[in-house]
Amino acid sequence: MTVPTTPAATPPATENALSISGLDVTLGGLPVVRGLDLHARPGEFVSILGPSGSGKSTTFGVLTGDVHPDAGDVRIEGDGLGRGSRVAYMPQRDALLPWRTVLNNVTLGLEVRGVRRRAARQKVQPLLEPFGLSGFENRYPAQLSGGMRQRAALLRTVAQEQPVLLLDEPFGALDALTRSQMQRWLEQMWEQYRWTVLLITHDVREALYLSDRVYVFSPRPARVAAEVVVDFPRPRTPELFSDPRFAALEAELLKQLIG
Ligand SMILES: Nc1ncnc2c1ncn2[C@@H]1O[C@H](COP(=O)(O)OP(=O)(O)OP(=O)(O)O)[C@@H](O)[C@H]1O
Repeated sequence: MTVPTTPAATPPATENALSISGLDVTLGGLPVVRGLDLHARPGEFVSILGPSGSGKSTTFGVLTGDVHPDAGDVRIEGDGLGRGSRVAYMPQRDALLPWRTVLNNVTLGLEVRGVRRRAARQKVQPLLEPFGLSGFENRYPAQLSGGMRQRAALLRTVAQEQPVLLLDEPFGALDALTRSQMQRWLEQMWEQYRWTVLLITHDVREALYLSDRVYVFSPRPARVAAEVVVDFPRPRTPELFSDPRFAALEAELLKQLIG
């Protein structure tokens, strides 16, 4: 299907790891996305906050190639044709296969992309330790804690070495304590690897803690209602939560979200 091209409203695509311009999506006769523009620069951590049902997962679906837009231009690292194959996607549920060991789960994304299992294992091996999975390679998902499952799912995603990581509510199903531990861990990992990340979250604190920029989506049909630059120094620690500037930004974003 040919997607009509509209002029970029964001900085030129060559400066971005990912850009979406003028995106329109209709599903079942329902306008779900209208005139959406967003971008992420290489190594930037960008979050999308939005009300439930506003069209966030649909937008990810366009990036993964699962949803066909009516109009718009989607570019990943300047490659207009690369939609779907140039992003690594971690869905809301970890989607680990229960009958495969941790190691065989984390190599799965590479295997699906045509990498032989032995080569895939060699690639993920050095990442098991930093992802806190060393010693658990031969366990099955049901034998892992919720946090470990999410780390395994994230490792499967990053091991694909795609220019952009799409994370759809990766910690949404975790208890509050594990969730905050995972947020801290992800911030530290991002500091180390500087992936380009597009994260969907409902959690304003999570978005502010992790991101360089936050897009707030309007209620459906999705468009950008606000864009907030988050310039707190890194590395970030939970002390940031008591910074009055953090509290002010949190209040501003909540106001944008719930009106
Ligand atoms: N295949 C479909 N046919 C018709 N409507 C759909 C389809 N898929 C999604 N929708 C509708 O599109 C809207 C946006 O859905 P989407 O899943 O993108 O929202 P979301 O912002 O990711 O929501 P949540 O935060 O709850 O996950 C919803 O109203 C949903 O009911």
